[in-house]
Amino acid sequence: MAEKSSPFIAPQPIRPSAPIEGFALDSTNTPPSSTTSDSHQTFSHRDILRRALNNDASNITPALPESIISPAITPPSTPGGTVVSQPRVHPNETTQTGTHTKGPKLLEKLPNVECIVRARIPTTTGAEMFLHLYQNDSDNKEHLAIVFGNHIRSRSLDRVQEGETEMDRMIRGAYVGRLHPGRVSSRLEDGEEVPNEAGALQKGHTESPLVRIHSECYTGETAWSARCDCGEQLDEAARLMSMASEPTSSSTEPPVDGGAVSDAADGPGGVIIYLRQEGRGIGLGEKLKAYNLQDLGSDTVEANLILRHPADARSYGLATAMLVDLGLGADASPEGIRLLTNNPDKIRAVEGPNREVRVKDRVAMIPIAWRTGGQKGIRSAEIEGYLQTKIGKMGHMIR
Ligand SMILES: Nc1nc2c(ncn2[C@@H]2O[C@H](COP(=O)(O)OP(=O)(O)OP(=O)(O)O)[C@@H](O)[C@H]2O)c(=O)[nH]1
Repeated sequence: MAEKSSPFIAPQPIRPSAPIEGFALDSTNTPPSSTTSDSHQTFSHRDILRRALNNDASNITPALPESIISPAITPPSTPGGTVVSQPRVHPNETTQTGTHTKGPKLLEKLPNVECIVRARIPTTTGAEMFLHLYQNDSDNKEHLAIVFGNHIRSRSLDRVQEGETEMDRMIRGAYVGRLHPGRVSSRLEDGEEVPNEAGALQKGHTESPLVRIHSECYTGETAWSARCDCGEQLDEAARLMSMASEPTSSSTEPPVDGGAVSDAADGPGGVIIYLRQEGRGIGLGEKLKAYNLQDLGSDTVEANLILRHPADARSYGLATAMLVDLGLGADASPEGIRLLTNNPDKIRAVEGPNREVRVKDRVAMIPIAWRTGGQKGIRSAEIEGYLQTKIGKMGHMIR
């Protein structure tokens, strides 16, 4: 009778003929002789993980026996069409038994970004926002800025392009004020304000704008998943920012001719930088594999490591560059931003290599279920484990 193989052993381990870029197999960590393909020793999740976590910090590859994880389930790089290749595990990352900490990926230079188009989106809550779509020279993804408040403007979008017509400008969203049928100019109409040099309209706000750097999560934002709080965080950030872009009592100007309050009365507003780094940068397919590993007993960090990904494969240079483009960098907004996050890594990373952005305050994102004693918000066994892992292993400050 054929011997039953371990689910973790590839039937025919395939060894890459050439090392995969940024991901060398550790030849010093020779697998035990009993792990050859014709001697199928069973390894539990914990065995695999213990080996990964006990590995010396200077060796950036978790020391998994080669035959245990099939190359068939470990694509050579995290997805995204990255132009600049990055190692699978960041060199800053250190591993210790029981914990897995990492520093943010700090880039030496910010990528170049350009806002290609912007459009007004009335939302189901009644609030309005402007969706900005960006291109960049670091990957080929469509990263987004969701802008609450009329005064936050993109420099690259507003820049005049050679040969463009007024209609071209309006179609790509480089207009001031509101579009309406019959409008012929992208520029000022009667009663509208002049953008300042940074692109932002002068308002004299007393409070700093709210900013959230949000990583894409198809499962949590679209597919109703109760494994994480990503969808809830996105909704909550939008709610807070739409409040922050409403007229405030301190800045409200008297309505002109008894009409609507003018734009000048808007609050400081906010921006959600929506980065297409699904699954903390490993992509949806790999995240779904990680979910299966979690159902088999691993936590979120362990599952990533078993799949030979870093615990967190993200970087935030694009977010910094987009904030600078939106006039929220230290050059145009020296008072700084208020960052909605529980992740301490993000704070330093978003500030950029030369402190291009200043984070004035961190605003915590407490899960709604925790705030309401379970009356509202997401409730599941999975999310409790997910949040505990973020606090215990990733240093998140959920308070
Ligand atoms: N690899 C992996 N990614 C996950 C998992 N659950 C959620 N994610 C992804 O995690 C990202 C969100 O990261 P989080 O760690 O929840 O939060 P954060 O962005 O680091 O910190 P906050 O700013 O406090 O929200 C999204 O891209 C999700 O798709 C999981 O189990 N495994």
